[in-house]
Formats: sequence, structure tokens, C-alpha cells
Amino acid sequence: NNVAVYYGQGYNQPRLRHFCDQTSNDIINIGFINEFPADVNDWPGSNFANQCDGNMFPGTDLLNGCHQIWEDIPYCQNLGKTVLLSIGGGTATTEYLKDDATAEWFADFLWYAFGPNPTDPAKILEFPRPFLTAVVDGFDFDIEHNGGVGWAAMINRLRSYYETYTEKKMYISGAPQCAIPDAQLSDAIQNSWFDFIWVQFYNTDSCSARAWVEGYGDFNFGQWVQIIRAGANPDAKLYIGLPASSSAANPGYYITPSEAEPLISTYMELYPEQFGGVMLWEATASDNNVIDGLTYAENIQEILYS
Ligand SMILES: CNC(=O)NC(=N)Nc1ccccc1
Repeated sequence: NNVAVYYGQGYNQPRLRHFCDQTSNDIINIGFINEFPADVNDWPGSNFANQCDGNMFPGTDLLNGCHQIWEDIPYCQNLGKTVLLSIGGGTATTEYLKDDATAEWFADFLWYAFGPNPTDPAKILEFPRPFLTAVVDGFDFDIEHNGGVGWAAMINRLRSYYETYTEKKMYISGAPQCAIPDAQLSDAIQNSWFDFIWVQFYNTDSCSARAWVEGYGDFNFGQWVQIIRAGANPDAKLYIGLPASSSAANPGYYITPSEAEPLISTYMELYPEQFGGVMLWEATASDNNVIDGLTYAENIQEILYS
């Protein structure tokens, strides 16, 4: 079982390699590509908080020169970490896809800009390389607003590129909110191939991990298992998403490691095939939340390996 952490929006966060030096983190989602193309040929925008040097590709909101990230992605991969680039993150005003054509363009852009280094001179001319020669291990969809148009088309387009690429396995993951159906990702889960689904069992009270601990509401991991089994990839791994500290998500959703232990054990044992591990929002919050001498992520890792 794995621990997946989000990185890139942490308060005063250290550089990426700090989190790759931690054995508690297996998958790292770098967030975010937080502005989506308004139309075909439009470039997306990015934000990685205090990282990078504040330079954009001219006329765009796409960061250029994120030396900490392009240096650290191969460092992390050499340590066996899976590094995904996360799309979305929750800024409603800039995260919207108008149609499948725009979605497929978005997929093209991400593939040539952040995927394998293009060899076709035309592609080299057309697309930037924000992380230079670093090649991510796939893309994460943290889509929190504006509905489901385009996501299945975009993921299917990425999959068609993945099929042409034999150097390494590449992944698709998603971070739906826990209420079912998820307005943004349920259609994509039904119609396109995900490898990991990490459900945000926070910020929505009725299906939250906090509700399970307190004995109310409808924590719906089991229903998410059924959704995945009816989806395009029935073998997608399902993760329990949790806040990594009391201030990491909306107030009241944090659960302590000792509260998380029975929850994780219950569902790890109920659904051993589907259970993939725990997702944490987010890495710096985990570092700043030390309990019994271990970060929150290390505490969660102990539970997964116990
Ligand atoms: C996987 N994405 C997230 O977990 N996003 C997230 N936690 N956003 C957020 C929402 C409200 C308060 C703090 C963070």
C-alpha cells in the first residue's frame, strides 16, 4: 500500500527533493496546473507557490524556470518515487474546459510539454518544456469545479499517447470529492482509464472520515469501490484521502493517526484488492504535524504497514 502526498501549495514549503528523501512518501502529486486553456492553441497556467523564480513564458501564466522542480523530479524518480503533475486544485475561475476539442488540445499540450521529450522538430518548436528534460510519470486530475465536460476525452487522448510510449509506465489519477456522483470526475471514471482514485474524505461532512470516526454520516468508500468496478478500469486502486494536519483542509475534518488507524484497517481488510493506500493533503502540512516523533505521513505509513 502507498502513501500519496500533494506537493506544491505548502506554506513556506521546502523543495521537492526534501519530500523524496522521506520513505513515507511513495507517490508525489505536484500541484498545480491551475489555469486551463480557454480554447485550442491556448496555453495553460501554473502555480507552485514559493517555488520557481516568478518568470513566465511571455504572454502566459505558465511558469518558466522552475529549477527546483526540474532538478528534483529525476532525483525523486531515481529514489523510486512516482511523480505526477496535478491539474486543477480548486481555483474555480480559471479551471473550466469548454468542449472535447479544447480538452484534447490540453492533453496534447501536457504530453509534449511535460511528458517524454519530443523528437519531432515541429513539436519541439511548438511546445515549451517548463521542467526541461524532466519527464513526469503521469497526470493527476484534482478537478473541483465547473462540471465534467472534456475530462474523459482528455484522459483518453493522454492514454493514446501512453500507448505509444514504451520507455516507462505512465499513470492517470483523480481526486474526486467524496459525495457521489462527483460532478467533475464521475463521468471520466466511467469512460476513461484511471490507475489511482484518491477520494477527498474531507471538506464534505456527510461522507467525511471525521463523520466515520464520530459515528454519523455515510462514509462511502464501499460505494466508491462499486463505482470503480463499474468504470473503465475496474482494477483502479482506491485511496483514502485525508488532511495531513488540522489546518490543511476546512476546519473539523482532520483526524488523528489513532483515529485514522481503525478506519484504514477496516477498509484495507474489507477491500484488499481495491485498497491502494492513503492520500494526504498535503506534504508540508504533514511535516509540520509531528506526533510521537513522526510526521503525519510517517504515522500513516506505520498504520499501512502494521
Ligand atoms: C486533492 N486536493 C485537495 O485536497 N484540495 C484541497 N484540500 N483544497 C482545500 C480546500 C479547502 C481548504 C483547504 C484546501
